[in-house]
Amino acid sequence: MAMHTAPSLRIPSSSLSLSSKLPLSSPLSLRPFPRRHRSLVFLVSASLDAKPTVLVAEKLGEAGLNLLKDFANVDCSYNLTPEELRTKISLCDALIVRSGTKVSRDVFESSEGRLKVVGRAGVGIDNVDLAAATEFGCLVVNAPTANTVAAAEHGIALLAAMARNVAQADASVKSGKWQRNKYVGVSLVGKTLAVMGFGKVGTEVARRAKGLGMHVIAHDPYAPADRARAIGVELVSFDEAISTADFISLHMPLTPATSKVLNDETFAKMKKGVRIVNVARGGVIDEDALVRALDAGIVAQAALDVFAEEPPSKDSKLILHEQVTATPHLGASTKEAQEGVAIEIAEAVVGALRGELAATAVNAPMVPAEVLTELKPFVDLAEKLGRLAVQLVAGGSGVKTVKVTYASSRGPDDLDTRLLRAMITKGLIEPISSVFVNLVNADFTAKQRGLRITEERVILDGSPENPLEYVQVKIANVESRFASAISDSGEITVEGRVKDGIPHLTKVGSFEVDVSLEGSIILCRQVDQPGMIGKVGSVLGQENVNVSFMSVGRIAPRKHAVMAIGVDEQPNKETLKKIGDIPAIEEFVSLKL
Ligand SMILES: NC(=O)C1=CN([C@@H]2O[C@H](COP(=O)(O)OP(=O)(O)OC[C@H]3O[C@@H](n4cnc5c(N)ncnc54)[C@H](O)[C@@H]3O)[C@@H](O)[C@H]2O)C=CC1
Ligand SMILES: O=C(O)C(=O)COP(=O)(O)O
Repeated sequence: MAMHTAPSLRIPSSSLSLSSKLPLSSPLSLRPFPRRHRSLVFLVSASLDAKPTVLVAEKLGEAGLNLLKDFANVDCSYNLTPEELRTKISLCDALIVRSGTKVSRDVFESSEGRLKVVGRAGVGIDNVDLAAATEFGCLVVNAPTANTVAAAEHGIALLAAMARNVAQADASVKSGKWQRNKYVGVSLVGKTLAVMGFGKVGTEVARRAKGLGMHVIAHDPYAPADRARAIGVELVSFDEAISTADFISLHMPLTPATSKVLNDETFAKMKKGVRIVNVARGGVIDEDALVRALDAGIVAQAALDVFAEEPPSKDSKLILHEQVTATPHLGASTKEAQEGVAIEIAEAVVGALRGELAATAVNAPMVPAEVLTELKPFVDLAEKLGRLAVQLVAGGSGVKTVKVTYASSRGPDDLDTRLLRAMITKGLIEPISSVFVNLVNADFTAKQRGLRITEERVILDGSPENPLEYVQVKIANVESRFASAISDSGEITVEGRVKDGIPHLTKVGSFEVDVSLEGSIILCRQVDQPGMIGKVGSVLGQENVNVSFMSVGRIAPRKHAVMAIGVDEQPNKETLKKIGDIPAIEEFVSLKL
């Protein structure tokens, strides 16, 4: 059945959007993943052979631990040395950490492919090497919401404590002194607070600071101005924020762009006597420059919860500075936040181990559950078309350029193809390599192998009930083991549809066929004449190969035809030879799905 493709509007989709975000600078050390872990369907293994093992490397709330224990063997081993972590990790399917554990490349290498999920029980994932996780196909999830209020409250606590010298005065009283004149503070009301990073924590700090009567401005190049306006906060430039503020509170993530954003140059632009709060990450401040700014009186005081190195060295000039109030990374440390974070991360890790797509995935697209359910048969179709297409390649310039066409009655914004692209990539790469491909590392792996996948949409008339009518995969600049698979445009072409929930192959080259994509497939080109189905069928029958499906596609009667035969098991060499010996058979190929 030929599809009506009017209006034949072709819309290139934003292909390979994931891979473009991934740093590719480091030398690659992809390791073959052991076979036993290849049952991965979506993100991680959908069917783990035995109970998975979760290593909890930092203290986690009881409720979260109980959730994990219902599903997995839980190994709570705190304060591991990097070497102990590397040793343990090869026995673990998931790892849960907070900010105190460095999950670096060597952790992924040492896991030898077993580690499928890293759960960060908190927000900041700067302690996890995301690029390495992605290369190794390991999903990283975090718990982005449960500690927001705790961090904001700690920011406000530090702000007020700093302004009124609470920590210093407390130490003084405890040492037997009564220095009322020394610890005269400054008021918050009417002062300007610059919130740097107007995300979840920054917004909550801003709300609370307004309640204290402060004038709040914010700098965040990515935050929507209307969200700021809604709570009476003006978004301003970086320079305006730091040069007009009496207090600066930092709430951005540590990224290459935010690393040491407060430095000698930027301190010099601040109002003399400014006060700084940091509950974000120590690395956003050049700590040596802060000491200089404190000594010069540019910065009157600083209240810090986070440090470039944690714990900081005991003789750190910054910590020992009289005008500095320090806490040991306590922002998220309330009972309530820790219970919340533990539940949030346990649910995310268990879901990911079950093969579900995580809502808090950091290094994979987040695909809502309902979209996933709808796309499931198309995901199978996509992988099988990829597998089939690559097995048809005989030589040429290698599998480098692949064009995927999705035909759908839905609008381009109503169809998320990232999952399909990942599975086509999996199908294309796995049969020809020892690399394990999943949704996390598909785009990365494609890019690393120089495989360029371009995507196109064909918008069809008709009901948008079905997400997709057909998917077509074309491999350019290659020769084929089955010449009939080369379409008129010169590419290996396979096309498939989902029928009654089952993926079918519906086109090979220019020939229309119809065979369900299960088990193995034999493709034969023959002179179109009566009795061919019977001849091939009886060879297979004699050799005890069960035929599940058969279909013949021809260009014109009595010319050439392509027969697609679905078989439950792959025929042996002798059987295939007997098929090849049938006089009217011109070429044939046996493909494993
Ligand atoms: N001390 C602690 O225990 C805790 C620390 N944190 C830290 O607080 C920070 C913020 O956390 P959330 O608000 O949950 O994250 P978020 O992702 O909701 O907010 C971060 C905001 O920073 C903005 N941003 C990114 N680059 C920026 C730049 N160059 N300049 C200005 N703004 C920029 C983003 O647009 C975003 O709005 C993170 O670093 C997190 O790790 C969070 C919880 C507890
Ligand atoms: O969530 C964050 O980003 C935090 O910094 C909290 O860190 P923690 O889990 O307390 O080690």
